Amino acid sequence: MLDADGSETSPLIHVRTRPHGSLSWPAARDAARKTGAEGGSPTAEVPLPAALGAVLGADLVSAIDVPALDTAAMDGYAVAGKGPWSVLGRSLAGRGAPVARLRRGEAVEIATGAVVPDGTLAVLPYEEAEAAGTVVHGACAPGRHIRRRGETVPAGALAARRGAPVTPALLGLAAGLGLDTLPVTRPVVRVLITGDEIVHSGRPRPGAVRDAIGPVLPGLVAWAGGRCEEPRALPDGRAPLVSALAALPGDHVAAVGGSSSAGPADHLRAALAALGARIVVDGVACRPGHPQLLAVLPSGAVVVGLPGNPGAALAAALTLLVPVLCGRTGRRDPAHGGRRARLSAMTDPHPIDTRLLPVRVHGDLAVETESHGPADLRGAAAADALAVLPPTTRGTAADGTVELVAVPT
Ligand SMILES: Nc1nc2c(c(=O)[nH]1)N[C@H]1C(S)=C(S)[C@@H](COP(=O)(O)OP(=O)(O)OC[C@H]3O[C@@H](n4cnc5c(N)ncnc54)[C@H](O)[C@@H]3O)O[C@H]1N2
Ligand code: MOO
Repeated sequence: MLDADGSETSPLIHVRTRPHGSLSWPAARDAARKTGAEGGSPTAEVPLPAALGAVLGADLVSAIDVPALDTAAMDGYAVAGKGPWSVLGRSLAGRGAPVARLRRGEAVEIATGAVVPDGTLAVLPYEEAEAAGTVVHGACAPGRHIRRRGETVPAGALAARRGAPVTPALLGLAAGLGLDTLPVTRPVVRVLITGDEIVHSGRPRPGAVRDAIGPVLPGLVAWAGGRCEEPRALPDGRAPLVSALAALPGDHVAAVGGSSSAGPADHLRAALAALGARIVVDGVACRPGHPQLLAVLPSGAVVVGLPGNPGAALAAALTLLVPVLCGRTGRRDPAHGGRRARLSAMTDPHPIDTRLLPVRVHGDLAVETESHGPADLRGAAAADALAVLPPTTRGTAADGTVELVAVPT
């Protein structure tokens, strides 16, 4: 049953489904990226292997020509003038050539990557050459199979942009440009897990709950180009949250697990108010995850409030935390790539909230995984995306597709 402003009511007691001034799900996601982009993320030069998974903190401009000189692109013969050619010797990559210059009718046997002698017309691959003793025959067009100086990357060229994820291929590119280090940024996430009932190892005794949010975050944050600190456990109460958040460096992001809602032990909003934080997102019209929030402390540090139910925390981390991190570094968002699929079965939309459904994607078909509510991670553990089902069917495209939020697998 819905009341005038769209909140659900029960016949016995009036319960607002959204306790806070919720933003729509797409607006919250966009606000998170924008908020992240307002703050900087420090850039440091780090050795290539250590840069993997971080984000390029500055444009990468090549200081050198690659290749540095004209080189052979095929194994065969570097030839000068018309054939037949007499072969003067062998030129291997990294070793000296038998001659610095070829004259017409001369050739050297050459390996891919070796510098071609001056005067080379073309490289004739073995498979197109006919060799008889020290004489070789064949036909080739001028310039064929020669990789010219700077052809791959000329000096001064933009090789990769700030914000590029540092992938294995980017490390190879950097090494090819003669670099031993890269300027990278990797925003730091301080994980604060609240709740007197939460334990961090072993089987929980009756009444206790094992932390299931802390273990989700390092992989999720690394996927977005950031780094998680070891989770810190906080007891319930406003004071522990106030002191933990007050100690947050201005370039850090805090992910707070729990305390996001309206219960007697939910102190995040009060702690943020005490610290003079600017609240950017105060609840999101989505299920699960509606109590999530986003705030900026006077220091510039960003705080993301993740609802205590672990399935809701994952949805919130994908909605707010990942976009904040990507905004900070200018990285493309790995969760929100705009991919779409058709849902394999009819699922009712929520009347006022966006539903985020764990799905497994097969081609253009998204099949819902079995999920048992916001506290359950089974559905998400079997999923590779969350299907975004907007309230009513307005966000479903004419072709019946819905947006997908990727989940790291
Ligand atoms: N009156 C209302 N009550 C609740 C609302 C609401 O709108 N009005 N929203 C519900 C929803 S939805 C969620 S989600 C939770 C959010 O709760 P909090 O973020 O305040 O978190 P807690 O109250 O501390 O815990 C809720 C639940 O989650 C368990 N939890 C907490 N942290 C963890 C963790 N790290 N790992 C595993 N499980 C955790 C906790 O034991 C509770 O069961 O509020 C609803 N209530
Ligand atoms: O929506 Mo709560 O955020 O469902 O568990």
